[in-house]
Amino acid sequence: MRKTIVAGNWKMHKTQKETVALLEEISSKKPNTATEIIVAPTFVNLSKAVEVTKGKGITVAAQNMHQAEGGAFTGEIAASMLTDIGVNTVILGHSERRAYFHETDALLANKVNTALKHEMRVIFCFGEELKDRQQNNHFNIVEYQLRDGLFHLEKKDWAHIVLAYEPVWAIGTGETASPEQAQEMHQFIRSLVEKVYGFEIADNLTILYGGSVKPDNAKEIFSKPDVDGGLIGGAALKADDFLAIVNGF
Ligand SMILES: O=C(CO)COP(=O)(O)O
Repeated sequence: MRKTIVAGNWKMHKTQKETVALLEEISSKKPNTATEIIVAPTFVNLSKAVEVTKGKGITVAAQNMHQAEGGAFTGEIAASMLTDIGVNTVILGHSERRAYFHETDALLANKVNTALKHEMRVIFCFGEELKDRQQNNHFNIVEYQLRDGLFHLEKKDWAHIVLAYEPVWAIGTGETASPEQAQEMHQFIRSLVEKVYGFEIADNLTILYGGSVKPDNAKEIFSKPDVDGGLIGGAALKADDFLAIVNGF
């Protein structure tokens, strides 16, 4: 059975006080579920988040990290700094990082390598822009992103990879991919991985959907056979909404 995950990407939201309050509310209302719950607060609140969620069945992830082991990279965070405070999962390749911070597939391949070297789990994000879909180029774009970001990996590495398909046009726009569009792309993604790495790895791979997932559409999206959970932005900032999405399984 594939692992199901609902992850909240908090982006640049929540002070430390707000982080603690939200995590306490999520912990206290959290259902007993086989679905893994992940939260990704900002860097400055990660230590606190690890402390507050200890023993509560909530995984804390980082939203980004640098590819180098360390050095003169002002303002950046290394993998060893994350694992040192108990953060062993990292989101890489989010479309906001790609768009605003010019992260390329080649750079992301490096970041993935560094994360894996530190035995971290990677939630690797990718997805097409609106113009790609309008030009019917979305399958190609996704294929290139996966090929250039991940297909250099060895078979054993895939145990530490979670994919997150996030069509850029659906992020923060209120417009979500239809469950059929999500399923169509997720199936395509799984078939690509199968072609390169074989059935077992593809079949075991958790593929999340992200982009305007809300309590009222989560259930239908998650009901699709190749959608194994969600990466949630806006709706992850309120405990009740986030947990309603978790209950979508
Ligand atoms: O970017 C996202 C999660 O990483 C999705 O954001 P929204 O859920 O706000 O559309």
